[in-house]
Amino acid sequence: MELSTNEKLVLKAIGDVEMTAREVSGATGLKVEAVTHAAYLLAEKGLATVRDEVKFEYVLTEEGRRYAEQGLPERVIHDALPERGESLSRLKERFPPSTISIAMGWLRQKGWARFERRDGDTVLVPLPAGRSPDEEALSIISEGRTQEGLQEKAMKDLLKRNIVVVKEEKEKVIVITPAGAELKEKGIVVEEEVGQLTPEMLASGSWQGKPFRRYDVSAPVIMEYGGKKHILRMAMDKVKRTLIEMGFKEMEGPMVDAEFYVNDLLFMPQDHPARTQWDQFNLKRPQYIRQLPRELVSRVKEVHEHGGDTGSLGWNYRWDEKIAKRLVLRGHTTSLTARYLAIFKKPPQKFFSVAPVFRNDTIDMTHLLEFYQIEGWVMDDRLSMRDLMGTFKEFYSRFGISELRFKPTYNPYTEPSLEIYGKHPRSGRMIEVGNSGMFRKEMLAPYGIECDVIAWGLALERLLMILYGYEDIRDLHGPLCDINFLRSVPVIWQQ
Ligand SMILES: N[C@@H](Cc1ccccc1)C(=O)O
Repeated sequence: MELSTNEKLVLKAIGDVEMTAREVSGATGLKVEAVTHAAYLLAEKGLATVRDEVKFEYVLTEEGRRYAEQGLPERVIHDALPERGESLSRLKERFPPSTISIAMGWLRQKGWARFERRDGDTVLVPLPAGRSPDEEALSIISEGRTQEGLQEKAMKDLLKRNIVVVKEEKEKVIVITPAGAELKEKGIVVEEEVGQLTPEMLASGSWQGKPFRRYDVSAPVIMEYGGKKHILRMAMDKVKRTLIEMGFKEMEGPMVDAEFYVNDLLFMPQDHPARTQWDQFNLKRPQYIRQLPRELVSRVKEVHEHGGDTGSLGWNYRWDEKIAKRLVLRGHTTSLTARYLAIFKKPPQKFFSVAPVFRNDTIDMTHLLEFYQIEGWVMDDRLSMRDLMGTFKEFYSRFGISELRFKPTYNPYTEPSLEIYGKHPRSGRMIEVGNSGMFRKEMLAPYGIECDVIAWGLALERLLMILYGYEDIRDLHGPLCDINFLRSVPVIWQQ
C-alpha cells in the first residue's frame, strides 16, 4: 500500500483516542485542509475513519475581551471603594458613566456593596467579594482552557450581558482503524519527497534517485467557487450574439412605459379582457405619462374606434387617451417594437431585444413575476409564415435545438399567430417557448406601414430549461435558486 507523505504524517499522529483535524494539524504542522485531505485518503484505504462533528464553544465578544483584561465593571468599582465607602458623585468623577451604571446593578445583585444615603448622596460601602463564578468562567474562556466545567448560571449571565457568545464549530474527527494501527505498528518511514522538479535539478542531475511526490488527479480537494457570470447573463449574451450574427440590431427602451406602447399601439381594445391578459403592474406615482405623440394618438384612436381606413370595423367603442397614458411595468417587450416601428418604417428592418418583463402571475414551476423576453421583428415587402418559422429554426438550431413545433393561436395584434414549442430533454414534453405572428393591418396602419412585419416574443428562461434540463424556473433566479446548480454550470458555453 502506497501512502503519501501527508498520509504517513497523519497516520503517525493519530492513535486510539479521537483527534480533531485541528489537533492533528497542531501535532503535524500540516494545514487543516491537508490533514483532512490525507485523512480521507486514509479512510479510503481503510486505515482511518473520518466523521463530522459539530461542537459548541463559548467565545468572548469584544466587550468580553476587555473585561477579561480589566475585570468586570462591578469588580473594578468594588476594588476602588475605600473601606468607609465612596459617594456616587465622587465615583462619577473617576469612572465613565457606562462602567458605573453596569456596576451598580451587579454590585447589588452579587452583594458586593451596601448602598447608604448620606447628605443627599448615595454612598457605596464595600462588602467582602470573593471571586464569582462568572469571573472564573471569563478567565477560563479567555485563557482557552477546557470549557467542560463551566457553571450554567454563570454562563447564562455572561450570555445575557453579551460578554460571551456561542460559536458553532464544525470539526472533522479522525480515528485510526485496527488496520491502520497494525500498519503503524510495523513502522512508518516518512521520507522527504521532492514536490517539484526544477531546471536546476535537471541540469545538475541531482534528481536521480530522489523520491518524487506522485500526482493524484482524482484526489478530492476543497471546492473553490470563483465569481462568474450568472447562467442567465451568459445565455443572454449568447442570444444577443446569435441575433446580431443573424443581422438584427438591438432595441432599447423603458421598463416602465405607458399603456399606449404596451397595449394601445398593439390594437388591444381598452375594454377587452385581452387588456388584462398580461395582468399588469400599474404605477402609483407617477400614474400617467406626460405626453404621447399627437398624430399617432389620433390615428390609433381612429383605428380602435372605427378601423380608420384599413377596411376593418375597429372595436366600435370610445377610445380613451387617459387609459393609454397610464404607466405600467411592461408586460412584454413588444412595447419596444411599438416604439421602434414609429421610427423605422421603411423596409428592410430587423430588430431584437433581450430584456426583463413583468407580469402579475402566480409563481410556480414555469412562471415568475419577472422574466426575460427575446423580442424580435422583421420588416420587408413580402414576408410569410414560412419566414417566421424559418427564423425560429435558424435561431434555435444555433443552440443545438432542432425539434420545434408550431401551434396556431390568437393575439389581438397578429394574424396569423403561432405558438412555438420545444422539447424538454428530461420530461420529453413539448413546452411553450414563445409566441409570434404577422402584425395585423390595424396595428401597422397608424404608423403608415404598408409592408409585412413578422414578430415574436420568446422566453429566455424556457430556452435555458431546454438547454440545461432543469424543470423548475425558480432554480434559476429568485430567492429559491439552486445554488449548487448555478455554481456547477460550466463557464464555457457548450453547444
Ligand atoms: N407579446 C407576445 C409575444 C409576441 C410578440 C410579437 C408578436 C406576437 C407575439 C408575448 O408576450 O407573449
